[in-house]
Order: sequence, then C-alpha cells, then structure tokens
Amino acid sequence: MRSPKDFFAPLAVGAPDPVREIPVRPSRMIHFFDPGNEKMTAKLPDLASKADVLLGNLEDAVRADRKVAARQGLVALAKNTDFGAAQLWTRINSLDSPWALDDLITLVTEVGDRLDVIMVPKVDGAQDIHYVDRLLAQLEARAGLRRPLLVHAILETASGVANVEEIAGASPRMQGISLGPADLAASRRMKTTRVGGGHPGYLVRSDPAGDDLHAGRTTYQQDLWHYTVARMVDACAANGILPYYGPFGDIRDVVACEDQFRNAFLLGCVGAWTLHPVQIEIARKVFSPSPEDVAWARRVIREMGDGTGAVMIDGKMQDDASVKQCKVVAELADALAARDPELAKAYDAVKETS
Ligand SMILES: CC(=O)SCCNC(=O)CCNC(=O)[C@H](O)C(C)(C)COP(=O)(O)OP(=O)(O)OC[C@H]1O[C@@H](n2cnc3c(N)ncnc32)[C@H](O)[C@@H]1OP(=O)(O)O
Ligand SMILES: O=CC(=O)O
Ligand SMILES: [Mg+2]
Repeated sequence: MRSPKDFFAPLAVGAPDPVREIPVRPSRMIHFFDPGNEKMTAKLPDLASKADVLLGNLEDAVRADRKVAARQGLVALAKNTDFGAAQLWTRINSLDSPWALDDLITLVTEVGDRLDVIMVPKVDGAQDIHYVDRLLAQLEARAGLRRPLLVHAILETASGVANVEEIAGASPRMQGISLGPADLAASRRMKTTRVGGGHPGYLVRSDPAGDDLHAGRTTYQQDLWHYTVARMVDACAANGILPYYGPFGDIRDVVACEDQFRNAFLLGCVGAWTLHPVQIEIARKVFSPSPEDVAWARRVIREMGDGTGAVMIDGKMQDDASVKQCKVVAELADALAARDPELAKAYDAVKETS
C-alpha cells in the first residue's frame, strides 16, 4: 500500500499529476465495438451522438488472429474520428495474455491524448492495478501526456470480488468498476451458460398450502447478481469511483435487459455495457432518472428548506436522509440534462409535483 502522503504523486518522473476527483461525465452506456470490424466502425459517427461512451474492445469477442488488427484499427479511429461529446475508452487484453503489454504501449504512445479510460479485464487484486498504474505513468511521461489516463477494472474473478475494496482504492486513476457476469460465473464455477441476466432455476418458492407439495405454490426468480452488484457499489462509493453493470448477452430479450439494467440503476450503478446498438436506448432510458422522479426530488428539496427537520409531503415523512436521496436524483438529472437536450426538455416539461 502506498503511503497516504504519496498517493497523489505521479509514479514516474514527467508523468501528469493524478486526478483528485473522478470527472463526472455521463456514462450511462459503455458501447462496445470491435475496432477491426468495418461494419461496426462505419456506425460510429452515428453512435457517437447516441452513446455516452464508445469503447474499442480488444479483449474477449475479438478473435486471436484479429487482435493486432483491432489494436491498429483503434489507433486509426482515435486519430481520424470526431467522437463529439462521446468519450473514447478501450478494453485491453488481460494482463496475462500475449497482447496486453503491446496494447498499453501502442495505445498510450500513439493515441493516449484521445483516450479517456482504459478498462482492465480479469483484475484479481490491487497488484494488477498497481502494475498498470506504474506502467501508464512511464508511458505517459515518455509520450509527454498532460492528462492522466483513468483505469476501470472489470470484476469478473472470484479473487477480484474477494478483493474488491482494495481494487477500488488501489490508485487515484481508478475511475470505476464493472460487473463481468460471464467470466465471473466461470471463475466461481457457477452452473450457468449465459452472459449476464437471470436464470429460471434460481428461485424461491412459497410454502405448501396443504399436503400436496405441488399445488398452488408460486415461484419467484431471484437475481443471481444482487450480492456482487451491491458489494461492488459499496466498494466504489466508499472510494469515490463509479459502479457499472456489465453485459447482457441476450440481445433479442430487450425486456429482461431493461430489468437487469434497472436493478443495477436502483442499487447505485451509473451505467451498463451495450453490446448491440439496440441496447443503447435501453440504457439511456434506464440510467436517466424519470421526469416524474426528478420532479418529486426537486419538490422534496424545495419543501425541506435547509434540509433539516421533518415534513409530511403527500402523506410521506421526509427528513434529512430522504432529502439526501432526492439530491442524488436531482443532481444526476442536472448533469445528464447538460449533455442531453431531449432529456433536459423532458425534465422541464414535468412540473414539480405540487
Ligand atoms: C462477456 C463480454 O466480454 S461482453 C463484451 C464483448 N462482446 C462484444 O463486444 C460483442 C459486441 N457485439 C457484437 O459482436 C455483435 O453485436 C453481435 C455478434 C452480438 C451481433 O452482431 P450481428 O449478428 O451482426 O447483429 P445484427 O445483424 O443485429 O447487427 C446489425 C448491424 O449492427 C452492427 N452492429 C452490431 N453490433 C454492433 C456494435 N456493438 N457496434 C456497432 N455496430 C454493431 C452490425 O455490424 C450490423 O451492421 P450491418 O447492418 O451494416 O450489417
Ligand atoms: O467481460 C465481461 C464478462 O461478463 O465476462
Ligand atoms: Mg469477461
């Protein structure tokens, strides 16, 4: 562990100063694309106006014989594409792979000034972040970068979950953490075969009404990811970084995708990955508070005055704790509206619930 006094010191001579606070920019959807796939990259100019984050993926889902093409494709795109207000992130290959070192060296050296965040897969513990942290500092110094690259960890190994608090606080570069349910399921030896989402076999059943154990018993499917998402959210909030739900692989099932995203939103996540353009609008809808919730939050804040004491609004008690929740919603709405004019209009259109 670095001394608290040294925590914000650059890790290489000439590297930029680490940030003290993670910049708050909308990141409701981290949209994955393969930078070596021309059909996908042709859609980027359009997707840049729809997605908060575009992520050039170099890891899983890119064939081994296309890794170098994907890396080179990302360099070319970063140099030649106007991404507008969308952030450009990348997911490098895992640190034990033959590609990770060249991913970092090439990307930081050639387009480090165009990238915002580097997503690191299969992070097992703080040691993985420390390795990336020092290497990035050396590469940034050599490339003469003035702004430090931020790091995002994927929580997708059993060790990573066991060490999530240390990972979240391992470096001032830590921007956030995403749940990676597919690799995590494999690492935990769960008996699922899906990329995120629920499973019909993971359920609870109501008690039997009589002797017939089969009659009239309702079952309720449970959320496989509740424990991990909640733990990740706490680790992130405690360290001032941002939590995200990861992939939902059943592209056709837009209904369950929305449910999974909403569970994550309600538990504290700020966004999710989108694997296909159809998921972008789902994430936008879910990770933007509804106009009704924003109107209610603004009303509670207004009626609570200095934010202390207790008042009754529409039969519900409000006090310091509920006004704090309302501030989370109202501040998120303001931040999103600044980037999303349609949303700003929707928030303005709904009058505060009187
Ligand atoms: C567990 C994990 O690690 S998850 C993260 C890694 N996985 C990924 O990144 C997957 C990214 N997504 C994909 O590879 C694709 O969306 C797939 C394979 C799931 C589906 O692709 P397709 O079968 O081509 O889907 P579909 O036919 O509906 O695509 C429609 C169009 O959208 C394009 N498209 C599909 N996905 C994307 C995307 N993520 N970004 C941009 N364009 C896309 C297709 O190229 C196609 O273009 P076309 O109309 O010019 O032919
Ligand atoms: O990388 C994501 C995952 O779910 O695995
Ligand atoms: Mg994975």
